[in-house]
Order: sequence, then C-alpha cells, then structure tokens
Amino acid sequence: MTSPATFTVPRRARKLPVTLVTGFLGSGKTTLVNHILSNRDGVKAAVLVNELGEIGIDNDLIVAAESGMIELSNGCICCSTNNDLLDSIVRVLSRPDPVDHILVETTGVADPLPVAQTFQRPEFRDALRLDAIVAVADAEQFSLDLFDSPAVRSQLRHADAILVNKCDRVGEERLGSVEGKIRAVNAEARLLRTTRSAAPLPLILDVDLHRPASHDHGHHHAHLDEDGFVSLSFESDRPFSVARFQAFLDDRPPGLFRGKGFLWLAETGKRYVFHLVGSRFSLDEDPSAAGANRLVLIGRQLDTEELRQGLLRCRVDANGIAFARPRS
Ligand SMILES: Nc1nc2c(ncn2[C@@H]2O[C@H](COP(=O)(O)OP(=O)(O)OP(=O)(O)O)[C@@H](O)[C@H]2O)c(=O)[nH]1
Repeated sequence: MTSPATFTVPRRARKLPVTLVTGFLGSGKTTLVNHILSNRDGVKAAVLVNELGEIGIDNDLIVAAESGMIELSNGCICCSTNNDLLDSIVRVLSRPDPVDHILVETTGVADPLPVAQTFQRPEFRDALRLDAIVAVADAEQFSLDLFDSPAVRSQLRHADAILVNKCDRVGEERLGSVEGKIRAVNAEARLLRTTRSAAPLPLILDVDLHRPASHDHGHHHAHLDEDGFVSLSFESDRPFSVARFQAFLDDRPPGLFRGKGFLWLAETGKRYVFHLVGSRFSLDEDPSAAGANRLVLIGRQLDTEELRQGLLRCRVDANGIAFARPRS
C-alpha cells in the first residue's frame, strides 16, 4: 500500500468532511451509521469500520453503501501507529470516483482522540477536515462507574455532539440524570436525545463542530488491554438449540457486556440477528442471511475458553440432537 508520506493528495475544491462515530459497546453506533446511510440524500459516503473480534459482524449489519464500504482490520485503531487506518484513508482519497463524506465507526472501547489525530496529520491537512466527533450514549445502560474506563470517558470528553440514545427505554427522570452525568464530563458538546440514533442529520453532518483539544500534549491514550476488555469470536456450521443458548445466556458471567452476530436455531431452522447489550438481548429474524453461526462476545475479565466451551455445548444437529460434551 502507498505510504501516506509519499502519497500525493488529489486536489479538491473543498476538504472532505470526516465524521467520527464513537460511543460505548452497544450504544447505537452502527444504528447511527445506518441512519446516516439511509437518509443521506445523494451524499456519497465511504464508511470505515473498526471491530473487535476476528470475524467481522458490523460489515453485514451496515446497509449497503453503493459508494463502497471499507472494513478496517480488527483490533484497536486507537493506536496511532496503526497503519490500517492510514491505508484506508489513502484508499478513499485515491478513488477515481470521489466520495463526499467519510464516516468512521470505532469500536466501543476505543479512545477516539488518536483516531481523530490521524485525520489531522499534516499529509491530510489539505484534503480532509474532521467535521465532528459524534458520541452515542445508551441512556438505559449508561453508568460512568460501570464503564470505569479511561477510553470510554475519553469518548464523551472529546465529543463535539453526543446522542443520548435509546430514549424509548427510559423516562424523563433517568434522561435528566444521564444528561447531568454527561455534562459533568463534557459541558460543551451538542446534546441530542434520540431513539434508534435518529438524529436530524443537519445537526451532526457537515456542521464544522470539531475544535482540536487544547491539552493533547502528553496525552497517554487509553488502550484496550489496560482496560481489560477481551473479545471472543465463535463460528459454527451447526445450528444452536435455543433452549441451550438461553441457558448459556442465563449463566453468563457478569463481565460479559456485549454480544452480536448471526444465530441459526435448530428449533425453527431460521437465522436471526442477535444483540446482547448489558442486561438485554434481542433476536430478530434475518431472512437475508445464509450459512452458519457467527458470534462475537465482548466484556471484561472473561474466561474466553470457558465461554467457547459453553457455546460449543449449544450446538445440535439438524434434528435438534445435542452433540457430545466437547470436553469437561
Ligand atoms: N430500544 C432501542 N434499541 C436500540 C436503540 N438504538 C440501538 N438499539 C439496539 O441496540 C443494539 C446495539 O446497537 P448497535 O447500533 O449495534 O450498537 P453499537 O454501538 O454499534 O455496538 P458495538 O459496535 O458492538 O459497540 C441493537 O440491538 C440495536 O437495535 C434505541 O434507540 N432503542
């Protein structure tokens, strides 16, 4: 791949705006990206997605972007040394068919600041403009103590706009208290109450809200490992028993906060999009999906091998007959 140092940025009439979408695990970032892509009114957007886990799930959850979607490799793009992000930016800027906007969705545990700084590197200065860092907060699961993580606090602190999302799940009192906690971390961001991340696009896109933080020097960005988050990717070409999977969820460890993927259930023979966020999970029929089970689980202090064994025990054959216990 072309090194950004040697890359000649094509001349453009205006700088390409970049929107960075951040926010904790399961808050509604992919839902926001889909909302933007579905309502963008002719604006051609390139989407850069960074995910935890070896198997990409978001790639299949994001509505098709006809201008082409680029999936970043897995892991943590909040490391400024990560070349995947640089390569992806260069790829977008080199496209013969230029886009009008770049959307970047970071993982739910990434510190957005080093990602933002990547877009502000000197070699991109004439081509790109960081328009806004937009954070999504889950009003129902929100708790600064529960998510006691420097990276997660950084998501709120450095945001230019914050969606207080999942308003359908909470009452006015809870909303007021969450907004108060957010305000204590970031007094200036534009706060917007949303359901399904459906913010009015003129309030978050092409808004020129971003101002670089004034005290970035010496910033020690919070890294995934320091915060103890781990992920487990699981794939199987056998269906799950819904009863066994329910039992797996009932016994899940308290540190398991997020799950997402595609489940094939033996009882119905159908495939479902699965989401677990904190205490809630959902299964929605997915007629478009084909193939096997694909699942990513994310949390803190997880025994990933024990979780893997638990998932293996959920597998049954097409007649719903359980496989022998994988190993004790
Ligand atoms: N009830 C309700 N559910 C929502 C809302 N917004 C998103 N969800 C659901 O929350 C779950 C997580 O949403 P995503 O958009 O995948 O969250 P995310 O931030 O991209 O998740 P990660 O990428 O794993 O960090 C999904 O089941 C969504 O359908 C909302 O406003 N209300």
